[in-house]
Amino acid sequence: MPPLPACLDAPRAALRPALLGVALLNGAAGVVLVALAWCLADTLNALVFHDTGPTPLRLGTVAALLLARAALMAAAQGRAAALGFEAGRMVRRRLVEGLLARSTPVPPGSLALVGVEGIDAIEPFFARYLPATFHAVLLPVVVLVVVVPMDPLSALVLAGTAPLIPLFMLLIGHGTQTLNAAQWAEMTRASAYFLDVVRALPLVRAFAAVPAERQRLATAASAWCDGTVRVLRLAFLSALVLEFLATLGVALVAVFIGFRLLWGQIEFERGLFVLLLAPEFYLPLRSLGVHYHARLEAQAAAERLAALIEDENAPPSSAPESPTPESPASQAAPLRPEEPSAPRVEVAGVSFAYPGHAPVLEDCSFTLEPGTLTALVGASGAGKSTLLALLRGRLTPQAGTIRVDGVPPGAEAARPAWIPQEPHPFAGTLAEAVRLGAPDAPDEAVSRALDLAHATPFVAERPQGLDAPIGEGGAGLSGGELRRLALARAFLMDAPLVLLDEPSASLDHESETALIAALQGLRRGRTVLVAAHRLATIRAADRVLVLAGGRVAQEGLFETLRASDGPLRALLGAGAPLVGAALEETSR
Ligand SMILES: Nc1ncnc2c1ncn2[C@@H]1O[C@H](COP(=O)(O)OP(=O)(O)OP(=O)(O)O)[C@@H](O)[C@H]1O
Repeated sequence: MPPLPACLDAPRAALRPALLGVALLNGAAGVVLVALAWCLADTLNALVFHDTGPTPLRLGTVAALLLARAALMAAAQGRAAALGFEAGRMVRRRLVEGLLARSTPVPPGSLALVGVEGIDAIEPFFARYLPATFHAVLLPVVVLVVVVPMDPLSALVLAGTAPLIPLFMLLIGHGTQTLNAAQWAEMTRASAYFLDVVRALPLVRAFAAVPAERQRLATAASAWCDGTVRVLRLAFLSALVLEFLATLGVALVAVFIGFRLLWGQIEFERGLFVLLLAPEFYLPLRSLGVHYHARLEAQAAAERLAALIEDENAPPSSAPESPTPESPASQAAPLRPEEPSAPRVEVAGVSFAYPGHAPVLEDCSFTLEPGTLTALVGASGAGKSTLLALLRGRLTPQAGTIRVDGVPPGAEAARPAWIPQEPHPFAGTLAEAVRLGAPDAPDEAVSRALDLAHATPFVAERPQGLDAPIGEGGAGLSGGELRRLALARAFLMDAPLVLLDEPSASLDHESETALIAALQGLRRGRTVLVAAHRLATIRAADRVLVLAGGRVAQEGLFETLRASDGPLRALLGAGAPLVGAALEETSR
């Protein structure tokens, strides 16, 4: 039997006195049971052979013993339930302490699973399994001590068959444990993935990936269902085996007693007494077998819990990013066999106000030329994100028109690829993260997209390559790697218009260089608009649009705009809205 994780040691030690209390109550109930069996055997013996019948004293004693046993059992069960509740409370507190002491964040999906289902699985271990272990030793010993002097042959049958039950329990439990561990792993994966999908619903919609994600969720759910059925099948099978062994033991005792009664080798009263005790002898062993599953469940849950508490689950640190020179592949043939013609985007007289608020955009007009990379610049709150949402068709202007090659932005033909500032990969594999907008893309296309996005080096570092797992919320990938994965998505998706919200925000210089090189590759056959906060991104653009006062206040080449006295210069001077801009300007 594998040892329990150390995180259960403290509650087990603290709750030992309470466990002993439950064991004593169960032991007392066992002694009452023996007395009850004797009284019943005596009463029946008197009724059948002595005509004395059930006297009020005998009936009163049986009733009193029945009541005493019921009261003791109820008290033991009540205390055991309280014990489970207390253990759950202690484990919950230990989890919170462990989480507060951790140096790395915990994936919320795993936390939700362990904090709720995991602790729910640990409570029955204390409330049912541990009391059952005491009971399974105490009651059979009490019964044997009484039966040995009464009927040694029956005692031999009981003692000979009893070990078979724990033996089979362990054999079956061994298989169940592997299944249980696999089931927990499946549940953790499925819940992490589900949480990621819920958090990234806007992204899923933007990439038209709803049917594909629905399919993946359905597959994850059915894998989990299949696993549950496998565990249940084994649990029912083990219950059947234990029932069979216990019934066989009782039947053997009954057969031996029956023949000896016939041959006059045992008195009726003694035989009946032993026969009444025989099922009770096996009962605690059977219930130990049933609750053994509670132990296996608790074992699997506690292992997950220990991983969260002990910081073992920290996402692997990503290798430092190295600048990726323009790789030959990124200059090779285009990703799509038929390069689509990049669209012209025309925004004419657009006004937009959030309900109950002052207008964000007023009579805003500009054109994005096909195949260009345009930087959208503006102070914080100028309306860059609002404009991107209008171009994605997520918001509708109150006045004016937006056309992508003549098509309104909500239409399927104009659906852009969108890369938010915090690209959100789902728990899964690298390939799955890239395939969000193109679920059927072959591996070669995924590799090419990663190459174009300058993501090949960090994929190659992982032994599983494209099948390398991504943890929940992108755990295991750095910010720069996540953004390059998001760019690879855009390369793979057949969207001729790409909208980005500052892709290089909070990246170090090397990651930024690699990302900008990838960004420039993106405009081939596409029109790209990037809401830019960093000077490096603005410099990489063909054209700059400066948003101020609800409209495009300035547009043109970066160097020209910077040289002229206008809003861009004011922004560069202010520094704050353009991260790093002021610093770079002053150092010149
Ligand atoms: N859902 C909303 N409801 C009401 N007002 C909003 C909403 N979203 C944004 N705004 C307001 O609209 C204005 C433009 O916001 P927007 O996010 O488009 O600016 P931004 O240029 O992208 O800013 P930042 O660079 O800080 O992200 C701001 O004044 C903002 O407070």
